[in-house]
Amino acid sequence: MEPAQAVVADGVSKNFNGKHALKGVSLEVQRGQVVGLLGPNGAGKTTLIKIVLGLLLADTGRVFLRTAEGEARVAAGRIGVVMEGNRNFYANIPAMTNAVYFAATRGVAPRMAAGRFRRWAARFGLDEEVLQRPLATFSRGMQQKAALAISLLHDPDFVILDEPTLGLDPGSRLELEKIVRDLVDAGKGLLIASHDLGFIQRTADRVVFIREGRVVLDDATARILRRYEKPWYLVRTAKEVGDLPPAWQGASRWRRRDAHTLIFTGDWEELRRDLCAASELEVTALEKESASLEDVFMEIQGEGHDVDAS
Ligand SMILES: Nc1ncnc2c1ncn2[C@@H]1O[C@H](COP(=O)(O)OP(=O)(O)OP(=O)(O)O)[C@@H](O)[C@H]1O
Repeated sequence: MEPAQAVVADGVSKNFNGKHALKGVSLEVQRGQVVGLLGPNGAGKTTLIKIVLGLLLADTGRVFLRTAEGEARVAAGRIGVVMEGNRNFYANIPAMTNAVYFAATRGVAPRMAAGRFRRWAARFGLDEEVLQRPLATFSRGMQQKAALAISLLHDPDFVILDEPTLGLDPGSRLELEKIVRDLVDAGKGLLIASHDLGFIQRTADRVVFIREGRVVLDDATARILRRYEKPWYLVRTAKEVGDLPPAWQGASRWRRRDAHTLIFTGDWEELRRDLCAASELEVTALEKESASLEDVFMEIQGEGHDVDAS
């Protein structure tokens, strides 16, 4: 098999009962790269993943592998996947039995599957002795690691993770971040669909944001953060946003975070004169914050029109 350089979705559309779930979505995941797939509930992320995996057929558009020679069909063996939740294994049988079984469905012989499973499991911090235990006895973090190790047994070029941090505690999430880096070092390309914006900000080289079945933003993470970087003044106030003057109530001007309101302006004088004086706000702390993907997400959500899919 020729080595694949990228998995590509090109103009993919999908209708369910007359409702458009995807409307001409294109994206590319290169080997050695992590692409974060973001979007609100119902945006079409899982539908796109299923189409890339060949579990659903696109109405129009196509998915293919880019190779040095041109293009190749996406064969099941080229992509590994960990779907959301516990759908990735049989919980009541041992981890090792799951591994050998799922590897066999991908044409990998039992001895080779067992060896690869032990190696990936060890790399992810799962002890040899737990591999003989049913997956139902594993913690959520251990289950995710086992599912990830199982998804790698046929040595895919690309790995798709759907909501991989769901239910993980902060320690396990941090471990998963390291594993993602490990997979990139091993030359894999990763597509990660998630609502965990911090995780995506820390792991993804590129972010594709879809909304209502369309790509509204597709760019390098660092460039997106730079583009959206604005000075934030942190105003500690008990007042609600509704107490601010109308001109300051637009969704792009503030964020509520815990008991604070983050005010969005580069102009301290404007903040002091128009906001603080007018609404008798006392500024007790002043900080500048750089943009986060959460800010970008909220801004795109609030815009209601296409942002940029360049
Ligand atoms: N099998 C199906 N039959 C009918 N409609 C479907 C089916 N699968 C998805 N949809 C619809 O397609 C749209 C996109 O759903 P999808 O699950 O892909 O979104 P998502 O971005 O993964 O959402 P979430 O973040 O909630 O997981 C939704 O309106 C959903 O109701």
